[in-house]
Amino acid sequence: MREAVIHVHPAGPLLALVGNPNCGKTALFNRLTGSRQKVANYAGVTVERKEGRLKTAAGKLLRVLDLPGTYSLYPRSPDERVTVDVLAGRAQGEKRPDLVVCVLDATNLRRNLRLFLAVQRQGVPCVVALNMVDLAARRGIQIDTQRLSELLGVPVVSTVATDGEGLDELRSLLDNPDRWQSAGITQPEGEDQQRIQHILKALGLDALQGALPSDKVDRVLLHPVVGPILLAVLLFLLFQAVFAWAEAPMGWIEAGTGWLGEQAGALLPEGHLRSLVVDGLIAGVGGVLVFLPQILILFFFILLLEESGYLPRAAFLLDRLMGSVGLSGRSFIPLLSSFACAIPGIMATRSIANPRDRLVTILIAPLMTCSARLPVYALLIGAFIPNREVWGGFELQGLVLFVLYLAGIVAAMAVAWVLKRFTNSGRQVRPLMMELPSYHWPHPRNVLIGLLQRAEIFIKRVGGIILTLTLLLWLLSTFPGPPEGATGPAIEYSIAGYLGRGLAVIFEPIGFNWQISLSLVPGMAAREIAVSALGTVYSLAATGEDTAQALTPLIASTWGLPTAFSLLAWFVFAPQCLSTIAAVKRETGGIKIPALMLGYLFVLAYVASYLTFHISTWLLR
Ligand SMILES: Nc1nc2c(ncn2[C@@H]2O[C@H](COP(=O)(O)OP(=O)(O)OP(=O)(O)O)[C@@H](O)[C@H]2O)c(=O)[nH]1
Ligand SMILES: [Mg+2]
Repeated sequence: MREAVIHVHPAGPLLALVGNPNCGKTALFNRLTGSRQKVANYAGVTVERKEGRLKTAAGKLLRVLDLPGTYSLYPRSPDERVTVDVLAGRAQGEKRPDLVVCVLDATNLRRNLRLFLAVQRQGVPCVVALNMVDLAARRGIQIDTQRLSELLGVPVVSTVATDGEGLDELRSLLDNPDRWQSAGITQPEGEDQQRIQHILKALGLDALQGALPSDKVDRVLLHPVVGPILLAVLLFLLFQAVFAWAEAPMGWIEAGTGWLGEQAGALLPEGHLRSLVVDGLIAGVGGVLVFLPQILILFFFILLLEESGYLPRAAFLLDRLMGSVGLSGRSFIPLLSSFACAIPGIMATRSIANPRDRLVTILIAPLMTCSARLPVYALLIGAFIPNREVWGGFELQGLVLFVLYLAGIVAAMAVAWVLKRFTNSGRQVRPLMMELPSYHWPHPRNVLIGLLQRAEIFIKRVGGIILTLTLLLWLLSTFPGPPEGATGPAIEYSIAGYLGRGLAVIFEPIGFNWQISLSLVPGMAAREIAVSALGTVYSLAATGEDTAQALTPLIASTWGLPTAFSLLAWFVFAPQCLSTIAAVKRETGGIKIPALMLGYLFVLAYVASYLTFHISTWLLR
């Protein structure tokens, strides 16, 4: 694994946030530096160091590092190693921090203090941010910060990172180095247990806590029979919502782009400029933009799952199932993140301690249905699957989408099972040790920010790479112009036309025509581009007045059902994403694993599409 590049500032004080996983370091970091790093209610959200800048009360500038959470200074996984290396001053391109803000979760002082004592022994000046005091108070835990500060020998500030409480005090503390310069009271490692007991006793916190509200909820959600059923229902409803709720807003966007196309068509004189705007920009790029509502609905659900604290529970429920294919519940969160995008999913594998499990998880992550596949699926479903209800109220379209997601998951599990046979030597079965955070009501503000960020990412993609490649495709599809006396549409004589027909030789056996084959090429950069490429190609290929027609009815009338099914199968498996391959190369530090991934996914995609095409052709005879 290569380290992320960090700029070296030999001058200027460096502050590091250190603490157990899920104690609120990133929430604090975001507040202190004005950043928007990802915060969520499970352990292992932050997997690499992130840098920001902070202004103290007196206006001094400090560099701040947000670090992955760790339970001890004996790292077990790549993400924990990052934190331990920074603390020891071993991190590449980074000096040893001048000050550590040790973030302690006030609801779990006993465990959090272990790490604090270990950090203190490192001899770096240290202050304590006693975070989540709001949650602690709700559970009847009152901590005397003054007393805690005396017991630990370092300043203690109580904070609520989510609403900014205590941050002013923390900032002004940073202006008074004399208050934290001494390293505090340290003692040999073996005596931590007794010292923690002593501290808790002095604070009146040594009594065992009773059952928490979360435990009551878990009695249902983690029930061996009810739990998995609820999980399945939850995921099923998610896909229903993606279609049912998105219908209206998608209609508005479609109407908007359609209107725009008509206006532009009427205003601009016949010629290349009109074709560029109408066929390239509006038919191509507008065709992808229409899927924004569906993407946001999907992320709305993912954000709720992340923020509520349900995710590690789902990992726990699926541990047995994952065990049967040679993985553990540990792999669940990276795989679930891959539903958004395989790249953060692959990064999240850094929290997996076992190298063999980590590698297998990386190899199967691209089979999880990322959000870039959603436009492709939705386009084909919209065109070929009737919008009707089945079995009392379920929408058929949502059901098909659910099946497609399921196909990716089943394939991933099958691949993991096959890999188990080859990599068994590296496999150690350990019980799943995973922290179950207490449930939170998702903060509406956090969910809103998360959704806005997603919308921004998507729109930037549409305005950036999707726009660029669509325009490039328009160029290739327009030039050279048709020869004198040509009868077919101009695109058939263009570079793209020749390219498409050349590629069609490879893809004909799986039922793709030349337009589809062509759209797969720019689709390598980002899957959604396949949709905009089809929009542009079909729009250019249309002759006469029907150019402004939407893509959905167009492909519905020109492709057979087997072709549509085959293309769906292709997108379930094919490695249509160069950035994922690049991320795998970065994480595994070589080209062997990315090459293996590229190869096996292409073979799988081709075989699956071939079978789908021929079986459905035979069935629909
Ligand atoms: N109620 C309450 N929730 C908090 C507080 N601080 C953080 N949270 C929530 O706790 C969860 C974890 O916060 P993060 O900032 O992601 O935790 P982290 O320490 O960075 O976690 P890792 O990156 O996994 O090590 C999130 O759901 C936050 O919204 C707090 O003071 N009070
Ligand atoms: Mg974090």
